[in-house]
Amino acid sequence: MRVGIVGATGYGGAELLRLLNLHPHIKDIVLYSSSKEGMNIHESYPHLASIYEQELRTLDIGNVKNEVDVIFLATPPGVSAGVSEQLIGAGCQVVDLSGDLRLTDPTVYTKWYKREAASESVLTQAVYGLTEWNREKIRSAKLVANPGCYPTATLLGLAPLVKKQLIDVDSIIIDAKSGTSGAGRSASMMTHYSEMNENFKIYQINQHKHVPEIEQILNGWNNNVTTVTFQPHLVPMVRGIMSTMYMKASKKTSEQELRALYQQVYADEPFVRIRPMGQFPSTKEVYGSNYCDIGITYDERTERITVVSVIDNVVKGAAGQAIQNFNVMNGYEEGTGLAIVPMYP
Ligand SMILES: NC(=O)C1=CN([C@@H]2O[C@H](COP(=O)(O)OP(=O)(O)OC[C@H]3O[C@@H](n4cnc5c(N)ncnc54)[C@H](OP(=O)(O)O)[C@@H]3O)[C@@H](O)[C@H]2O)C=CC1
Ligand SMILES: CC(=O)N[C@@H](CCC(=O)OP(=O)(O)O)C(=O)O
Repeated sequence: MRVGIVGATGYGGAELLRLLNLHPHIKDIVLYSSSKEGMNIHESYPHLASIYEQELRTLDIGNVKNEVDVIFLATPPGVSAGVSEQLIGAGCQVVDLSGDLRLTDPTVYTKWYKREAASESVLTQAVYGLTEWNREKIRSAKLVANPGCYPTATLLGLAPLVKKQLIDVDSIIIDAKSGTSGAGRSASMMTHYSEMNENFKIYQINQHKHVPEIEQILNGWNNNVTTVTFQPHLVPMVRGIMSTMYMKASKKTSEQELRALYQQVYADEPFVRIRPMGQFPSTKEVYGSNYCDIGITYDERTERITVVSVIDNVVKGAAGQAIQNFNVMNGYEEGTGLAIVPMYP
């Protein structure tokens, strides 16, 4: 299989390259860049020297099918909305890491992303790529909208409770924290060292573009869920997301009962691990891997459930999940190329 990475000089693109390097069914990887055509990838990323010394090319849609079978779009919002239709038309499979194709309602996209949405015909072809919960549709998809990093951690953590209707649907609060690599490689006032070191920030309060994505999927699972409170924070670390979710139980329950449910629901999932009684995951425990680790508890005093879900934002939250979806789309074993032990310490 020949694959292309568009936006190869960004963090998502570089992570795709790191992971695809381990994939046994990949023959060629073509790297596309909109700004550094002709430059070698190791000039941008010296850690790739002698592993990938390859020139960056301009994406030429007229010629793309002669070069690759599958395209990963690791580009900012706005790009895939413009090129996905042509790429599929050229006969390529597409996995889009951006948020362009995740929201089914274009007016919702325009409201939260403050830009024009992709055409209806592209949106209707896009299949949401939360692999664990949408595998059947992904199998026959030509175009996959890879979920956002916060939604991945959050939705995997909430799915069993929402699907089994075990919570008061108006009470969901999602308190999420991310490392700075989630903001991409470009320098910004928000993330540079002096701003982030020894600091802890909340941002985009009540306005983050992952709010409608989380609500859309939860509503599809249980149409009584309409709104959630989601607040993202930046933590002075590079990789990792922790999503801590609080909600009222709809009836009295226990930690044992909830944990048994999660263990049963995720029993056959290779990348979701449920922590044993009294234990909760930390971001380091999934660092560099495609795992999502989940801990759950119930407070009898407040009748609230707390779920803690962690992922590596660049792997399970982006490139790893994209490859998981690529495997499903092509009938490969789902974990192919993703058997990575988290890096610890
Ligand atoms: N970082 C993360 O943890 C996650 C990121 N994502 C999403 O994945 C996508 C990529 O993110 P990330 O790699 O972090 O971002 P980066 O900013 O690190 O990289 C994006 C790359 O896209 C390319 N690019 C920029 N503008 C354009 C354009 N107008 N047309 C074509 N290509 C362009 C650039 O590469 P070049 O100049 O070489 O073309 C750039 O390096 C984004 O949509 C992001 O929201 C999703 C989940 C997690
Ligand atoms: C720390 C940080 O800035 N994180 C990014 C999330 C990255 C992501 O998943 O964005 P997409 O939905 O565009 O793919 C943010 O909050 O916008």
